[in-house]
Amino acid sequence: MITFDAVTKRYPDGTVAVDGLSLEAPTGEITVFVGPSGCGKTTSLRMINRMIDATEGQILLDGVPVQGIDPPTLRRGIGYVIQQAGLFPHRRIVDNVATVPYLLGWDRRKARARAMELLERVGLDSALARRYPFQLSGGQQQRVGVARALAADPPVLLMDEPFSAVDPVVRTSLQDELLRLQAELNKTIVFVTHDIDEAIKLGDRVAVLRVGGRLAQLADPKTLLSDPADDFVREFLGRDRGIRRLQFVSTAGLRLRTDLTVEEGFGGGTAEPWALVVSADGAPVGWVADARPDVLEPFGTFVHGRDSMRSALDAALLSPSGCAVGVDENGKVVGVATREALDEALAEAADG
Ligand SMILES: Nc1ncnc2c1ncn2[C@@H]1O[C@H](COP(=O)(O)OP(=O)(O)OP(=O)(O)O)[C@@H](O)[C@H]1O
Repeated sequence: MITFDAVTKRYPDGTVAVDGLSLEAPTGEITVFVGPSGCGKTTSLRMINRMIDATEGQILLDGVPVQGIDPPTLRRGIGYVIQQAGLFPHRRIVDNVATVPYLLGWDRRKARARAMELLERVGLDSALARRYPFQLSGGQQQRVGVARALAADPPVLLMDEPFSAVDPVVRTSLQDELLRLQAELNKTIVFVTHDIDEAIKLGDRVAVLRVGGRLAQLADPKTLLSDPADDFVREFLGRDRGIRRLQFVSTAGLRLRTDLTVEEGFGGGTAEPWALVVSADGAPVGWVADARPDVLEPFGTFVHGRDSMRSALDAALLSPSGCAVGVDENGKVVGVATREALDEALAEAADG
C-alpha cells in the first residue's frame, strides 16, 4: 500500500504543485490520478519513487517512509512507465527490456530469457526482440515500456500518461492488455492520466485532483459517476455521465423475450411487428419487419449477464427494431430485450 500523508510540494519558485494530499493506493489495485493540466499529477507520482521530494508530509510504502529509503533501492521495487515509452534508442528491444535485470547483476542469458518472456506477456512477437525502438510502432514501443517496467517483477508500478501518445484504437488495446496483465500480476499501480474515460476504465479507485494539487474526490468509478462530490468533479466527468454510468450496471437482470425469434428459412413471423431471424446454429441473422418480410435489417448484440447495460442500449440503438439481441458467450441467441425491458432496467438503474 502507498500512503500519502498530508503531502505538499512547493517548487523553489513558490509554485504549490501539490497541497496537503492525503490518500491511499491499496496493494494490488490500480489507483488513477486524473485532473486537468497542471493539477500536480506527475509531481505526485514522482514523489513516490523520489524523483521529486516532498516539501511537507510523507509518503509511505507499506508503512515505511520513502524518505528514509535511498532512491536506487526504492526504485528497484518500483517500475516506471512514461509517455512515448522512453526506450534507449541504441539498444535492441530485448536489451531495453533487460535493462533493470542487467543493473541488478543478472547474468546476460537469464536477463534476456526474462526479457523474452515479458515481451510475449505484453503481446509482442519474439521476432521484434532484435529490432531497435525506431523500428517499432508507437503502440509496440509502449508495450516494450510496460515489459521493461515489469522486468524485475517490482510490486509497484508507476505509469505516467503511458498511452496518451498513441491513436485511440491502439490505446484501447493497450488499456485492455494492461487490465489483462493486472488480473494475472496484481501489482500496486498508480496511473496518471488527464483522460477521465481512461481513468474510469482502468481505475479500481480514481483520485480527481484540481489545480493547486488538491484532492477533489477519491472514489471507485461507479461512485464517481453516480455521486460526484462537487461541481468541479461533475464538470470534469463531462456531459454523458449518466450514459457512462450504465457501463457499471449489469444486464443479468434484464428481462429477455424468447418468443420474438424465427428460424432462418422457415418464413412466417411472430405476433409482433418485428421478428429476429436466427440461423440453425443459433446465431442472429437479422430483423424482419412485418411489412417487409424479405428484407433483413441490422441488429446489435450484447452478451447477456456479462456485458453492461451500456452495451445493451448500444445494441438496441443499432437496430431499427429498437430491440437488443442477447447472446451467450458463443454468440448464440438467448433472447431479445425489447424497449419495454430496457426501459424497466434503465428505470431501476436510475433508482439505484
Ligand atoms: N520544476 C518545477 N518548477 C516549478 N514549477 C513546476 C515544476 N514542475 C512542475 N511545476 C508546476 O507544478 C504544477 C503541477 O505540475 P505537474 O507536472 O505535476 O502537473 P500535471 O497535472 O502532471 O500536468 P500535465 O497533465 O500538464 O502533465 C504546474 O503548475 C507546473 O507548472
